[in-house]
Amino acid sequence: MDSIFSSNSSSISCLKPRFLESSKSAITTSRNLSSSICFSAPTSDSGSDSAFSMIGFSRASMSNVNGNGNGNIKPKIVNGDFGYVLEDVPHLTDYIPDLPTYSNPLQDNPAYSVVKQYFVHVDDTVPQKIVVHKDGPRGIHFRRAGPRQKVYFESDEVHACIVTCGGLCPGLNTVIRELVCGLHHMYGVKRVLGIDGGYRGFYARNTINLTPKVVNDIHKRGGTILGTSRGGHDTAKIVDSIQDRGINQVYIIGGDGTQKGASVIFEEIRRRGLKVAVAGIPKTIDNDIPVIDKSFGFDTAVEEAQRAINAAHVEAESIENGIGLVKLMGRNSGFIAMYATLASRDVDCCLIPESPFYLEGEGGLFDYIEKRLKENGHMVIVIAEGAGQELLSQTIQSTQQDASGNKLLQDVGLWISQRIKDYFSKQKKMTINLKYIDPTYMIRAIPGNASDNVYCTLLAQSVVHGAMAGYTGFTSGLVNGRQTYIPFYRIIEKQNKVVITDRMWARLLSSTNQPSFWSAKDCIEDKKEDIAKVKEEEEPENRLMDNGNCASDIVAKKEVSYM
Ligand SMILES: Nc1ncnc2c1ncn2[C@@H]1O[C@H](COP(=O)(O)OP(=O)(O)OP(=O)(O)O)[C@@H](O)[C@H]1O
Ligand SMILES: O=P(O)(O)OC[C@H]1O[C@](O)(CO)[C@@H](O)[C@@H]1O
Ligand SMILES: [Mg+2]
Repeated sequence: MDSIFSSNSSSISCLKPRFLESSKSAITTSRNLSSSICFSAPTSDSGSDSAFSMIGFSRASMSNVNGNGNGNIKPKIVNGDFGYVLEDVPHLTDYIPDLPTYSNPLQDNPAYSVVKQYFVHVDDTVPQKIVVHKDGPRGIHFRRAGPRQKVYFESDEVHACIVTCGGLCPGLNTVIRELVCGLHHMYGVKRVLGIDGGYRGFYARNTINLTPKVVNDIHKRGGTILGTSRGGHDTAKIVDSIQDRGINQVYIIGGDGTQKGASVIFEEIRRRGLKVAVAGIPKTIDNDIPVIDKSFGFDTAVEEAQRAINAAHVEAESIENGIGLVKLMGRNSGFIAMYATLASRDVDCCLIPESPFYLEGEGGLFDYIEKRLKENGHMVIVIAEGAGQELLSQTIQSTQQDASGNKLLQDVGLWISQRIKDYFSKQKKMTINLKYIDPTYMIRAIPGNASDNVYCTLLAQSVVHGAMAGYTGFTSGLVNGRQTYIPFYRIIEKQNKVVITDRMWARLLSSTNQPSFWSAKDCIEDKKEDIAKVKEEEEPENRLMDNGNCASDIVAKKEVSYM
C-alpha cells in the first residue's frame, strides 16, 4: 500500500500525508447515534420501486423480506403473470420505515437532463434467460440498474467507503476511480474513504480520503491503489468500524469470497438497523461468479494470455518435437484457459478443472501428444492451474489453505511438464523439447483494456445509482447485456463453471481436435459426478439450442459419441 502511494506518481505521493488518517483518530461517537434507529419489520410500502399493478404483481405475492437477525434473511421474491419471477434486492426501507426521499440531483445535471427517459422505469427488469420456449414460463428476472427518480440520501449526508479484497484483477483501479467520480460528479458526494488493504483494513489499517483529483490517473495502473488481502474478515469489527466512522454507503469490490463477506456485513448492518447501503462489485479474472455475463478484467486477462501462448507457439515450432506449455489462472473454473485457447487457434490441447483427463493409455494425453508431434512436429498445450489436481493428489498430498480458506493448489504446470518429459525420454526414448511458460500473475497485474474499462465504469455507476436509491445487499453486473442489481445470495450460492456438455466447450474441442478424455477407465469418478451435477443445474431439459434440439438431447448424443 505505502509503496504504491510513494511510487512514481507524484500526484499521489505528495498528497499522502494529508490523506492518510489513522483508524483510531477517525472514531466518532456516531455508533450511538445510528444504533438509535430501530430494527423493525418491513413495511408493505417498501421504498423499492414497484408499480405492482403494471405487470400483474400483487402485494400478497411478495414473500416476506424480513430479516430475523440470524443471518437468515429470506429472498425477496415477487411473482408476476405467466411464470414471471423477480428476484428483488433488499432496500433500506425494508427495515427502516418512513425514510425521507429526495429528488435525484441528476435531473439538474446538464450532462443527463437532455437524455430522454434517463431515469430507469420502476418496473424495468431483466430476464436471466433470454432463450425461451413460446409456452415456457417467463422465468427469473433481476432489477435493471440505473438512476432512480428519487433517492434516499442527500448529497452532503453521504459518507461512502470503498474496499478491495481478494486477488488482483485488471480494472480494479478503474472501478475505484469511477466510484469516486460517479459519487462526486453525479451526486455531489464529497466524502469517500478508501479502506487500506482489504477487509482487515476496516479495523486494523489506515484510511485514505478519495477525491476525483486523487484518483484521476489510477485507471492506467494495474493492481489496486487501496491494496488488498485475503482473510481478516471479522464481521463485528468491520461493522463497528463502519458505525464508528459514520459510513453510510459501503462499496465492496472482490470475488466470490468477498461477496460472501459483503453479504454477512449487510446482514449485520441490517440486524443493527443502520441506514447503511452495502453494494458489491464482482471482481475475478477467473470469471467464476454466477449469473452475470462475465466479470470485469476477464477480457484483459484473456488478451494478455495471448502473449504467452504466442511465445509458446513460436518456441515450439522453432525446434524439433517442440512442446509449448502455458499455465493460466483458474483454480476451479477454466474460463481463461478456454477463451484464451479459442482466441489463439494455435493451441492443440486445453486442460481445465471441469474436464477430467488422464495421461497414459489409449486416448490419454501422452498418446495425443505423440500423435500431434508425429503429424505436426510441434504442439501447444494450455493448462488451467486447477486442472488435473485429482491426478496430482494421488502423488502429492496437500491440505494447505490460504488466509481466506481457499485450498492452495499444487503447481500442475511444473508437474505435468516433468511427467511429459519423463514419459517421452524414459518410456518412448524420444527427444522432445518442452518449454514451460507460467504467466499467471502477469495476466492479472495489468490495467484493464478498453472494453474492461468501459465495463468497470458501468459497474461503478450502477452501484452508485443503486445505493443512492436506497438499495442494499446487492451486487451489480451484466445479465444478457444489461446492467442489473442481483441479491447477494444469488451471487454466492455457487461458482460459475465451464459446462463441458455445453456448446462452448464443444467449439473448443473442435478447434483443438483434442480428445475428450471421457472414455478413460481411470477417469476420476467423483469428477464425473461433479460434471453430472453441473449439467443438471445448468442445462434445463427443455433448453432450446440453435438447431432446434433440446440441450438434453445434445448431452445424450455427446456422451454416446465420447464412448
Ligand atoms: N464465507 C465467507 N464469509 C466471510 N468472509 C469471507 C468468506 N469467504 C471469504 N471471505 C473474505 O473475503 C475476502 C476475499 O476472499 P478470497 O480471498 O476468497 O478472494 P475472492 O474475493 O474470492 O477473490 P478471488 O478468489 O477472485 O481472488 C477475504 O478477506 C476473506 O476473509
Ligand atoms: O496467489 P494469490 O494472490 O493468492 O492468488 C491466486 C489466485 O487468485 C486468482 O487469480 C483469483 O482467484 C486465482 O486464479 C488464483 O488461484
Ligand atoms: Mg475466489
